[in-house]
Amino acid sequence: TRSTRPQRLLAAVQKNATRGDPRSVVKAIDEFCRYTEWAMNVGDEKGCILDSVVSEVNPATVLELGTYCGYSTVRIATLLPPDAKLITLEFNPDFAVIARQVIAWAGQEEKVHLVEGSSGDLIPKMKEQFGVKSFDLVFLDHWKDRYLPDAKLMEAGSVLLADNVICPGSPDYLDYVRNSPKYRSQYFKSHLEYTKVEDGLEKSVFLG
Ligand SMILES: Cc1ccc(Cc2cc(O)c(O)c(C(=O)NC/C=C/[C@H]3O[C@@H](n4cnc5c(N)ncnc54)[C@H](O)[C@@H]3O)c2)cc1
Ligand SMILES: [Mg+2]
Repeated sequence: TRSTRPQRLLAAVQKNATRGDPRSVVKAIDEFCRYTEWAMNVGDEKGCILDSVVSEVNPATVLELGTYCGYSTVRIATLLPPDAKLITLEFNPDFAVIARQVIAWAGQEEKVHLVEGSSGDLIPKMKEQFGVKSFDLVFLDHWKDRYLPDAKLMEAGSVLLADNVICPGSPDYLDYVRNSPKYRSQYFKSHLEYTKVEDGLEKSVFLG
């Protein structure tokens, strides 16, 4: 049977990237998505904004919602110090299989804990399962209608960075973080990965 897009993306990484070199993995995925087959990674343009927020927050613990193929997982992990932890949640087992291999090819397994399951089920269990009661940084890039309910599950002090707040968009989430006194929110205008369509990231600092 025909391969899947994530399988073709992984093949491009294994063919064009150097094992253990995370930047070459990021570059191989961006080239594959720009010139061969589009895929819903945060991409190179928004990826630079992600990098700058990660570097500014300098988190000891990061939670990513929606691993997909592990592109943003690798981007974030590469910027973390060796003792930092990135927990990434993915409920599609086929995507998780690919993401684990992309993360391994980039040599980032030590810092990354990919947990299979849905954010709605796993977030409440974070404390008892991983001993992490709050994360320094949360990257939201999963189904857009889950951003708001999951943000409400996590109101325990952290910086939220959400992808796609314009396209596909997450209007209820955006309205909430921009109007709630609990957050100071900031929009980073950019483009939908590998296109000229407007999109952006929303950074929301939880004020307690
Ligand atoms: C109209 C339109 C369509 C598509 C686009 C283009 C476009 C551009 C983008 O950057 C996008 O992020 C998206 C997008 O839809 N992303 C959804 C991403 C899901 C991944 O996360 C996984 N997942 C989804 N819910 C959960 C959950 N609760 N717990 C755990 N994992 C979850 C899934 O298993 C996938 O691995 C789309 C633009 C405009
Ligand atoms: Mg996205």
